[in-house]
Amino acid sequence: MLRSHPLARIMRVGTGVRWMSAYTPPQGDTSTSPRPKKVTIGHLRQLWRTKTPITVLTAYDFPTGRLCEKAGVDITLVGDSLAQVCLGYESTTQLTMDEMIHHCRAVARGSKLPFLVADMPFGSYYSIDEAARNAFRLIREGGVDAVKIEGGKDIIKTVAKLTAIGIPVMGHIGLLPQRHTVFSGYRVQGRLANRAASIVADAFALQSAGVFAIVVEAVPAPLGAYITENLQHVPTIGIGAGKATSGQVLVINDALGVAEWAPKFVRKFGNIGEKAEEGAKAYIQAVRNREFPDNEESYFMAGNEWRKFIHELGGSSTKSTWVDVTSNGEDSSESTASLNDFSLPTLAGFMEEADIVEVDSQESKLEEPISEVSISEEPQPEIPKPEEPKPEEPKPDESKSAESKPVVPPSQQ
Ligand SMILES: Nc1nc(=O)c2c([nH]1)NC[C@@H]1CN(c3ccc(C(=O)N[C@@H](CCC(=O)O)C(=O)O)cc3)CN21
Ligand SMILES: CC(C)C(=O)C(=O)O
Repeated sequence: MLRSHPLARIMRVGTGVRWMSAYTPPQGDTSTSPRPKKVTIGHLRQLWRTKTPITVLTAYDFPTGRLCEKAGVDITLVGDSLAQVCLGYESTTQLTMDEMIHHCRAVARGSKLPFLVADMPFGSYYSIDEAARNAFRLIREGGVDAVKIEGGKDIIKTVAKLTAIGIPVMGHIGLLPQRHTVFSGYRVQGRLANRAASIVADAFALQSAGVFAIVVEAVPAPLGAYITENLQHVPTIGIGAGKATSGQVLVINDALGVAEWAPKFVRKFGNIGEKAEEGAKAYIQAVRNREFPDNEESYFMAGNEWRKFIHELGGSSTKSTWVDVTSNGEDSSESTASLNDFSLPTLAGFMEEADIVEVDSQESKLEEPISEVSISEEPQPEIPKPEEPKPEEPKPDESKSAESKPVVPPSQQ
C-alpha cells in the first residue's frame, strides 16, 4: 500500500523504517484499570495492530501526571500547550526548554507507567545538532521516554537523525500550533485538496524517518481516516481529526472542563472548572462565617498541659487570652507573664514536643477539646511548678512540628 501510493515516494530519508523497541508487551486488561507494567513502544504497537484505540492525555505537573497513571492512559504527553494551559503565555512559542524540563520532571514523578512523551519547544530543533542536544536533555533531565516534534517534510532530516541515534520521536502534522503566526491563527488544515495532499506527504515522510506515532491535529475527518488507513507502519493519534485515527489525544484541562474556552474538537468529560470555583467559594464563606476550622480540624494540648502552661504564665489571667508569639519570639499576648521570661525553644524542646505529640496522637482522648479558651482558674495545687518554665506552645515554626493527625502522602490521596 505504502509503496504504491503516489505520495509515499515523495520523501524517503535514511535507511528506511526503524523501530525503537522490541519489548514484550504486557498482557491483560488495558482498557480501564491501571496496568501494572510500564507501557513500551512494543505495547503501543500491539494496541495499534489489534485496532485497540491508543489513549493519550496531556499532563503538566505531578498531580495531572498521577491522574493519567491512575486513570490508565497509554501515553502521557507533556504538551507544549503547557505554555497556555498552565503558564498563562499567549502562545506555545514562548515556552523555553528549561520550563519544559521543569514540568517534565514533575510529570515523570507522577506518571511512571504510561509511555511518557514531551513536546520539543519552539526553537529547540532549528538545527539537527540543537534538536539532538535538546532531545537528550528532555530524556536525561526531564525523564521522558520520547519527544514530539511539530512538522513534516520540512523537518524530516532532523527527525531521521533523532530516530537514527536512538531517540523515539512522535510526529505532529496538520495544525501546528507553534506556527500559528504563519498559519494566520489556529485554523483547520487540509480543507483544500492541495494542502490535504501535502499533509499526507508529511505523514509518509515521517513514517519513513522512523517515528513511532504521528499526531494529526485539526484536519477534516476523512483526511484523518485516509492518513490512518494508508500508513503501513505507524499509528495516528488524532485531535480534531475524526474518529478513525488509531488513537485520540486531548489536553487534560479541556477534557476535564477546567478551561472557560476550548477548541471545537474538545468534548468535556468533566466539569472541574465549575466544581473548583464552587469549592473555593464555599471555603471563603466558611472562613468568613467562622464555620471553619472546627474542633475536628484543630489541635489540642496533651493531658493537663494547658493548665500547666497557664500556671507557668503566673495563672493570674482571668480573661480569655490567646498567646501570640511573633517569629522573633516577642510576646504580644495580654497575659501578665511575658513570654520573654521563657527561654526560646531549643532542639531538645522540639524533641520533647515530638514525644508528646506522639503520645497525644495515641491517647488523644486524654483531653477534652477546649471549645473556648477561657482561663479563669487559679493554678492547680497538685501541679508541681517546673524548675524551668517550658512553653509547649506556641513554637516559632509550627509547620515543622510533628502532626497529631496522620498525614496522607499526596500520592495516596
Ligand atoms: N487548551 C488548549 N487546548 C488545545 O487543544 C491546545 C492548546 N490549549 N494550546 C496549544 C494548542 C493550540 N490548539 C488550538 C487552539 C485553537 C484552536 C481553534 O481556535 N480552532 C478553531 C478552528 C477554526 C477553524 O479553522 O475552523 C475552533 O473553532 O475550534 C484549535 C487548536 C490546540 N492546542
Ligand atoms: C494537544 C497536543 C497534541 C499538543 O500538542 C499539546 O498539548 O501541546
